[in-house]
Amino acid sequence: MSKNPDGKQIKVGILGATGTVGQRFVTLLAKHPWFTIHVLGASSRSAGKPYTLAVMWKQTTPIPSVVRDMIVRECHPKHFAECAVIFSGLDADAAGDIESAFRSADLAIFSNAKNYRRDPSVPLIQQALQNPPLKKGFIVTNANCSTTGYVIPLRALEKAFGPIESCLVTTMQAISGAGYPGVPGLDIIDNVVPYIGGEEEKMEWETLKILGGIADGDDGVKTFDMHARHPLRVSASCNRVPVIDGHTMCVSVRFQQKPPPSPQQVREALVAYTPEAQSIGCPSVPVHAIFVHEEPDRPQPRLDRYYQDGAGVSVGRVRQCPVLDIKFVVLANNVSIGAATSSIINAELAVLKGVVKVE
Ligand SMILES: NC(=O)C1=CN([C@@H]2O[C@H](COP(=O)(O)OP(=O)(O)OC[C@H]3O[C@@H](n4cnc5c(N)ncnc54)[C@H](OP(=O)(O)O)[C@@H]3O)[C@@H](O)[C@H]2O)C=CC1
Ligand SMILES: N[C@@H](CC(=O)OP(=O)(O)O)C(=O)O
Repeated sequence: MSKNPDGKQIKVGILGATGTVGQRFVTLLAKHPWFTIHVLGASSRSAGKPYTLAVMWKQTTPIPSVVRDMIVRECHPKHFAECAVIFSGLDADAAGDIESAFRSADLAIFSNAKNYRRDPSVPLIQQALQNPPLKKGFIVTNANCSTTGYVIPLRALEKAFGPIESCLVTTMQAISGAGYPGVPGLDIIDNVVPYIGGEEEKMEWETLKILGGIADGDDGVKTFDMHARHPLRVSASCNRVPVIDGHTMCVSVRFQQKPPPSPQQVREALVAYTPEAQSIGCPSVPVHAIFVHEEPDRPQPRLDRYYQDGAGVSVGRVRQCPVLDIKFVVLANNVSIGAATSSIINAELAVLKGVVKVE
């Protein structure tokens, strides 16, 4: 078992613990080396019930014994006061007010909900690395699950070859992305739905906020700038497909560097990529963040969505693009690296950087 900097177990709470992302949090945190699940929160429909009765458990492993009899609480800060870290898998309709109340109560929230992603005081995924000037109560958000999945290889490519100038991305997104019960069977079986409300816009601006970095404000306070000075322009097309878990994305990129890297150089850069969070010792970051397939028909969601327990991403079909420079296919587990795992990595970073104080 790895030790956090203080060698103590860290009490954590989960908001939205009964949902699709909440269940993944429960599964991952029940076996986490530093974090101990202390409180579970959900809506008034679930509050007051033991977790086993409140949840419609949809994971392939049993409900962990540590939470089975835990009584689910209302999402009120008073129930979470002893938690050093609070993870949120709240429905976006509820997350705005609840997460704001938790932040005001000086609690540290690591959220999957979209509500605060545009807030310049809120970092998105790896921006949490960069010594954010966070107050005691703060929110760190994940990006959208599709954004996170394809930003990982984009980040690896920028690290190796400098800025990417243009990117076209077409997604084939799993049904679980819409939560439970999600898209009705009659709409999705034998079908593809070429529209997911708000998704394309999120992919287009979140990518810039993540890769664009941190801006210096007039008053010297650093902000996480969604209009960051990054040359990249993204065009996203998002589709829902009859897959349970795992978002597949076809990506084409143009580099600023001329001549651009060859497909073989791109493959090597993706394989060699070590995320910063891994080098500083976050236990949930996989040893190999990106797996590059050589077979022409991979990655596939059914075969590859559990690569590194869902924390890694799979890339395949790296080849020349006759319109931009290089194209490839990415597969990311939307519920793991696209949601719960990313939040957990953000919280691990915050602990290692001393942003979260362990009492
Ligand atoms: N599914 C995915 O792949 C991804 C989801 N996200 C985001 O993560 C969040 C959770 O998504 P997901 O798990 O799919 O959603 P679900 O619908 O499966 O779960 C929603 C959770 O929110 C709780 N909740 C709903 N209303 C309230 C309320 N008024 N007060 C307190 N709790 C409430 C529910 O509790 P109860 O059971 O009691 O109703 C449940 O625990 C969303 O914001 C989503 O956009 C982000 C990335 C990927
Ligand atoms: N909309 C995503 C999941 C999601 O909830 O995204 P966001 O947190 O950006 O609203 C999907 O359907 O797969």
